[in-house]
Amino acid sequence: MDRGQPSLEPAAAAPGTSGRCVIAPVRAVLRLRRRVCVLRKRRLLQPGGGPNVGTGAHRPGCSSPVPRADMDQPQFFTFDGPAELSSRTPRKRRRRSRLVLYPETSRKYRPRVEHRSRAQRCLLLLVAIVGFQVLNAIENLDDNAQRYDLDGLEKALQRAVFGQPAAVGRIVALMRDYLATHVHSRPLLLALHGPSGVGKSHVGRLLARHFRAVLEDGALVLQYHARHHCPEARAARDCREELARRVANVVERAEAEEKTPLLVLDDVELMPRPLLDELHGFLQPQRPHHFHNAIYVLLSGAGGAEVTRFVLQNASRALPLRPDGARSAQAKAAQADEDLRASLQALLSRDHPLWQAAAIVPFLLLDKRDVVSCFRDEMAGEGFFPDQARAERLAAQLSFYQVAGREFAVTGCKQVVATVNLL
Ligand SMILES: Nc1ncnc2c1ncn2[C@@H]1O[C@H](COP(=O)(O)OP(=O)(O)OP(=O)(O)O)[C@@H](O)[C@H]1O
Repeated sequence: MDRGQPSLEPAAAAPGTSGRCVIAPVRAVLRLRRRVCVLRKRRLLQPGGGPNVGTGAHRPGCSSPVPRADMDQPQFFTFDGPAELSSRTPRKRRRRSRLVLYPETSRKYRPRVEHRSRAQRCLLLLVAIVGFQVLNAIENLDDNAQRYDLDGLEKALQRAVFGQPAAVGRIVALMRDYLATHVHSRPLLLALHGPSGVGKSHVGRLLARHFRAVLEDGALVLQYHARHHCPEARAARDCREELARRVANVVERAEAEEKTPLLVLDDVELMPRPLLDELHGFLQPQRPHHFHNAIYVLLSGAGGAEVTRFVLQNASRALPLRPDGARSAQAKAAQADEDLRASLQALLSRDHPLWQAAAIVPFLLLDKRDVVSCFRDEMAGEGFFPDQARAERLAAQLSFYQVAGREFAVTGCKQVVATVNLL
């Protein structure tokens, strides 16, 4: 018996009316079922009943196998006849709506592409190019200054030069500014002025040594001593031609090597006027551009008397100050320093217009403590033990200006070398 077919025996055997009430509908269902099976068989046996006739699986409840074509038919019972079933067209799938529901607050359309004008694009490009150039220039500035190792120069000067912190600071600051770039419209002209023995030539030598080392070419540093290269016996015109030739050689060579040369001219106060004229000519804008890229350091005793007077008049300001008054005293000292530079420039410019274009750096008088340092330094250099007491005893032999409880050496450290040589 089929598993889906309910068994009649228990129901028929049931005693009483309740048994009869159940049997009647069951029999009706069975009859209907048989009838459906017969109808199906008939439909399948009809000619053209489908290409898969006889290949179908066995249907539960029917004794004969169901053709495979029948598997495409609905799997539940309907009262549709075979003709209706075959004519039924497959239902079309309804397409889902693609409408997107946006929240109320948001925009329901794509933003319109703004039309940019050509001028706007060109402007943006220009800004980008300018920005790039500025960045590049800043980088190049650093590169150019680094080549000259100005930090190293500053340390070397601070270590070797006593009692001139303001002058050293100003020299390095001016060089740092100038050497920040390689392209210039005029040379840098440093004018170191002060009384005898305060370290002008000493600084000139240190600068020359430093530049020889960093430029890696001794020919790019010129040291010219007026006393030696143009003694009184020589004609000033010859000296001028020789100076012009030497300077031209140095600046041309520096241009070829893309470096900034250093030209140190000592004893400028002894130079004949034609030489000062020639130096002035080097600064003129109509000169070829390789003359514009150079550092001139002029060392001169001219204005030494003014510097001495200034130091002695302001000696009390340099005394140790109370902490609360330190700032105002510094400001006053800076102002006094600027006044000294201005008065020196005015004084020197009366002699020659060359000094108008110069950055004046005053070298002040050295006090006794600085002179003692000079002695100790010189003693160490000559192989003596730099004994403080001995250095003080040697310094005491020199002449000093005595002002406001302080002592300033009349000839600075000029006699130190000679004195140590006698030891
Ligand atoms: N401020 C200083 N610090 C260290 N040493 C110094 C200083 N001043 C002078 N000296 C020493 O004294 C020597 C003479 O000084 P320097 O030749 O520099 O003087 P100057 O200012 O050029 O004077 P002049 O104008 O007379 O030539 C130097 O060789 C140096 O050894």
